[in-house]
Amino acid sequence: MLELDNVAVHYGSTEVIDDLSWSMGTDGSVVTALLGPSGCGKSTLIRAIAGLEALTAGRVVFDDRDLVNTPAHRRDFGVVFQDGQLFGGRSVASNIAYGLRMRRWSRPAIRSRVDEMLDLVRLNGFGDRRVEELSGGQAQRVALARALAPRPRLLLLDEPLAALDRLLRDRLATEISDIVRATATPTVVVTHDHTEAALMADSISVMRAGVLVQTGAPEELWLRPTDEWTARFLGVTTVLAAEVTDGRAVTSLGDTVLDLPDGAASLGLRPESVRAERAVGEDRSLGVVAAVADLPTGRRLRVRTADAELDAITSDRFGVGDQVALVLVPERVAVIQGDGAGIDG
Ligand SMILES: Nc1ncnc2c1ncn2[C@@H]1O[C@H](COP(=O)(O)OP(=O)(O)OP(=O)(O)O)[C@@H](O)[C@H]1O
Repeated sequence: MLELDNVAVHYGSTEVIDDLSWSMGTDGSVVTALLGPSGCGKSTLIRAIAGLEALTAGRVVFDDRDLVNTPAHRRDFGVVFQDGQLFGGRSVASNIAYGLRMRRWSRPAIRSRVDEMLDLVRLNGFGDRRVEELSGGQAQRVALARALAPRPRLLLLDEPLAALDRLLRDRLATEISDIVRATATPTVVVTHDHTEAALMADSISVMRAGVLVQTGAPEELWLRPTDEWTARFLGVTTVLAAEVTDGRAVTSLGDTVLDLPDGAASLGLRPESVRAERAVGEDRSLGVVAAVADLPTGRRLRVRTADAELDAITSDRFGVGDQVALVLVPERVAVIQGDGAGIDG
């Protein structure tokens, strides 16, 4: 439904995006996240889709129509930015009505649509509030209501939650996802936050330096990253070489069952991929605890082994200097698709 063909965006001699092709919505997903580190060109790309940034080359196509000559306000796309960009000095209702007035909706139709939108974003009774009197989370819900009011064909969200605190961010991520699904509005959300991407999107595209490196369902991305850079960007802290024979992977941290073809493999470990247990017997991989952190999700250890340092989780009360046995948790081990092996911390 949305298709980018060989898109390039340059600022002067800086090539922010070069020859990027992407299609969205063809796999049936309603919400797609564009996930990448700061400065990789996510906002530039979303602005280019919105028509707010000129293409140096390529095409943006929506429902089989090239939008090159369609200005931003004629694309029927809704856009929400990080800071909402509400019109100051006006009421919530006036902000939500903005796009409807531009489209010359009748007064009664506007009134009824504004009420509907207030209901949708759970801000009933807030219509007469001035936008200066809203909390950050409320302001973003108003921005979402304003963007959705004219029934856009596509919703573009550029880091809509970045200015909010963590707790509110997670809650609002789920809420926004529910709202856009309730209205069946195809949505692209730009974020640099994995959790936010996973909470909101059915499909995630990872962007690196102006290039899309992988697109897939969240679980596929976490467990099958396309290369080592992507694995590390997605939270892998250690890369471990393995030799697989008949579904058994032999590594320096012991053997584990992995459904992989025979041969060399490169495993990506996050803290939860390795469990530290009491060291008994000599047949297991050993390490020494270098640091302990009690996180809300549980206890995390930094463990020094003979040839590396890695993170592990545990339910035991280990302290610094304790010897531990390390066990791989196969269902939490990522398999890196490209080449590259060896522990490199
Ligand atoms: N108007 C502009 N003129 C020149 N360079 C720009 C302009 N806008 C963005 N850039 C540069 O283009 C690159 C990509 O910026 P962009 O804002 O698209 O990245 P991003 O991935 O959205 O980053 P962030 O997550 O930090 O917002 C950056 O190096 C930035 O400095």
